[in-house]
Amino acid sequence: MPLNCSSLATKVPHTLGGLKTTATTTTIHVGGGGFFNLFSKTHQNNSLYIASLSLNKRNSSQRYCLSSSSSSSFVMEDTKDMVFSTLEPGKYSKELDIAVRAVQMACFLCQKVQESLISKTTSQLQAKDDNSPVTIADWSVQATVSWILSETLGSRNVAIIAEEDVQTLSKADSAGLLEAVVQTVNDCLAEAPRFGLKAPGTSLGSSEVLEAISRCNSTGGPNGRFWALDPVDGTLGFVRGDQYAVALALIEDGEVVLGVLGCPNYPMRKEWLSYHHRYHRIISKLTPPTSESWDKGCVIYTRRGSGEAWMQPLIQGHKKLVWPNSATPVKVSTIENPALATFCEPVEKANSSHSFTAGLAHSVGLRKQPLRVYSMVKYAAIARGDAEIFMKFARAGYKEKIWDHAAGVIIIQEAGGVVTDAGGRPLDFSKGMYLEGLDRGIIACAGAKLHEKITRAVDASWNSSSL
Ligand SMILES: Nc1ncnc2c1ncn2[C@@H]1O[C@H](COP(=O)(O)OS(=O)(=O)O)[C@@H](OP(=O)(O)O)[C@H]1O
Ligand SMILES: [Mg+2]
Repeated sequence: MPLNCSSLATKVPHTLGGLKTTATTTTIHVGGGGFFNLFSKTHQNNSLYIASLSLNKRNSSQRYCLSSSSSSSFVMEDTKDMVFSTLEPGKYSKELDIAVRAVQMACFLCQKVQESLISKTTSQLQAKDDNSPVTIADWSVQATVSWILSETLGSRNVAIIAEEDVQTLSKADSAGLLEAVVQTVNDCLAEAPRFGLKAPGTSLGSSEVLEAISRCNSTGGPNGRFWALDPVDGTLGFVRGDQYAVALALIEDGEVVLGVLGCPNYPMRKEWLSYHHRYHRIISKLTPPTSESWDKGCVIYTRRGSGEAWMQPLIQGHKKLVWPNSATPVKVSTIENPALATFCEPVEKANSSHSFTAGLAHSVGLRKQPLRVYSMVKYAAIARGDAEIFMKFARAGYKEKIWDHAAGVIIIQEAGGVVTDAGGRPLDFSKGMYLEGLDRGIIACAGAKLHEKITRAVDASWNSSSL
C-alpha cells in the first residue's frame, strides 16, 4: 500500500515494558480527512525496525505493521496474525517478547486446568505419576511453549531443556490422557491471536503434540543457546489451588540472559501471600476482582544487564495483550535490618531443612515468621520487594535442576538483589541439567548486607547441622 501523505513528527522520551527509548510520534494525514497515529522507535545502529501504526479513520480502526530500513522506503503489512513487538530492538528483544507472550498463554492454560481441578473433589485428584490432570497441565504447557518458540523463532534455532518427557503419554493405555493433552493444547493455541501470536492453521494432532513435547530434549551445557522451561513449577501448590509458577529462561554460553516467570496466583496485596490458600480463595470470592482492579496473577521478566525487571498483569477474560500491557518495574526491598526482614523458604520440609533455617534466622536476628510459598514464586516475592531473603537447603545428595532456578535468579539480580550458593558463588547454569557444584544451599537476598550476614551464619552453623 503506497503512502502519499504529509507528516508531522514529535520526539518524546518513552519507556515501554522496561526498555528505555526515544520514541517518535508521528501524525500522518491522509486523504478523506483520516489520519494515522504512528508510533515508532529507532534502533541505535540504524538497522531494520518495526513500528506500530494505528489507522484512526472515520469508521475504521485497523492495525498495521510498518517496517523500515535506514532508507526511507516503508512496507506496510496487515499485522492481524503477526507477532507484534514494541520492545526496543536489541539483543534478545524478539526472544523476550515471544517468551512473555508464551508464558502469558501458559498461565491462561494453567488457570483453566487449575479451576477444573479445584471444582472437583480431592478423591478425583491423582498424583502426578498417576496420569493426573496436573500432568495434563505440565505436558500441555510444555507442548504449547515448545510449539510457539519453534513457530516464531524457527525450529532449527530453538533448543529447549524442560521437565517433561513423553514416555507415559506415549504408552498404549494412555490414549485418554494424550487426548486430554491434545485438546488442552489446541484450546490454548486457538487463543494465540489474543496474545499477539499466530494460531496453527489447523488443530494439532497427537503426533504433533508429542513432537512438540519431545523436541525439548536439549541437555544444556556450556556452549550455545537453549531455553530452560519448567512448565508447572510447584506441582503441590498447583494441585492445592495455591501458588505455582511457569518458568522460562534463555541461557547462552552457560549464562542466563532472559528470565520470564508467570505466577498466576500471585496476590497483588502482599499480605495475602502468607495466608493459607483456602483463606485466600475465600477472600478472593468475597471481594471478586472488578475489571479495573488487579487482584492476582502476573508475569515478571527481565533481560541480562538491563538493571530492570518488569511485571505485567495476566491477560484476563477475552482481553487482548497490548504491549506493554500495563507493565510496571519491580525492585527488591530496601530493608537491611534483619529484624524487619521476611525470609521465604519451600513449603515442604522434604525440600529444604526448616530446622536449619530456623536456627539461621535466630542467629542473624530475623524475627518474622518464615514465609513458606510453593515454587519459584519465592523468587518473585524477593524481586517484588514482598520479602527480603530466600533460603533453601536441600538434603544431601539432592541436585537442583536448572529450570527450577534460572528465570528466578536473573529476575532477582536485575531487580537489584543478590543470588549465590551458600559459599557466595554464582549458581552455575553451564553444567547441563543440574546446578553442579552447588555449595550447600541457595541464598537470595534483597541486598548485599543481608546476604553477607546469612552466608556468615551458614558458615558458623553448618558443621553442627545434620545436613
Ligand atoms: N529437595 C528436594 N527434593 C525433591 N524435590 C525437590 C527438592 N527441592 C525442590 N524440589 C522440586 O522443586 C519444585 C518445588 O520445589 P520448591 O523448592 O519450590 O518447594 S515447595 O514446593 O515450596 O515445597 C518441585 O518440582 P516441580 O513442582 O515438579 O516443578 C519439587 O519436586
Ligand atoms: Mg520445578
